[in-house]
Amino acid sequence: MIPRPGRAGIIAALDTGAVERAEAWAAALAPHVGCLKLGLEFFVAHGPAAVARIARHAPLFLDLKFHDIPNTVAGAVRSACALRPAMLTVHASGGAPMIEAARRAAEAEGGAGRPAILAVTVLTSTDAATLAATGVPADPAAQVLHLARLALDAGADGLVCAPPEVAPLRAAHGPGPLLVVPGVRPAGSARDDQSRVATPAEAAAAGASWLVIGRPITTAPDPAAAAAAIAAEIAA
Ligand SMILES: O=C(O)c1cc(=O)[nH]c(=O)n1[C@@H]1O[C@H](COP(=O)(O)O)[C@@H](O)[C@H]1O
Repeated sequence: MIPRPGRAGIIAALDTGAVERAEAWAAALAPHVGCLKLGLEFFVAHGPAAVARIARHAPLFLDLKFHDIPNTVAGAVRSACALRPAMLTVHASGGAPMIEAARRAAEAEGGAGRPAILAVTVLTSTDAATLAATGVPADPAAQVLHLARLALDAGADGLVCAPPEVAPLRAAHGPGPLLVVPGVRPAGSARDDQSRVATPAEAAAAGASWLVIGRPITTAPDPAAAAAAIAAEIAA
């Protein structure tokens, strides 16, 4: 399971369908970040063997956002444990039985080195209007707090949330849960499709355990320099 840094660590999101590009990013970024994240685009294109190749460079966050009946999610977690990821994601909206099944499968299959089960609360791309249109009569912050309580009570090791929810979650749950936080944008950088955002320094100061950062690093002219600059910002 991923070590908890004394202050916020950086997870570089390697969002590409190209193995060579992912490998080049992994080699360049590994000295500057604590973890590398591979998600749906890479996994669907290249599968577990290619994930294992990239994971040689640094601890792996395998972000497949499992959301299915408990039995199916348990099987997916068992299969994922073969890659020895440090972290896995499930959707909190899958409910407590699904999260409990994921935690049990990780413990049974992963043993002492099991992956941390992270529950995705409300996607950082989701604004209030988008959430309301799905039929959830709450603002994103309230729904994040609701799903956080459900997920942690069901055995999740941590949560994926947006920067504005970090301080309220720390106030509600203390320093224990891993808070893994995308929607991080250095000052002046484009939001892209993220809707609930903050700078690296703001997210770290609020109490994030890990900052998940993709395009601000991977689309930079020099991704390693971009990662180093963010690392310096949160270390200050
Ligand atoms: O689980 C995630 O990592 C995740 C959850 C979430 O709510 N929002 C979110 O952006 N992510 C991921 O975090 C990364 C953010 O990438 P950038 O927007 O390029 O920094 C992507 O790989 C997303 O899949």
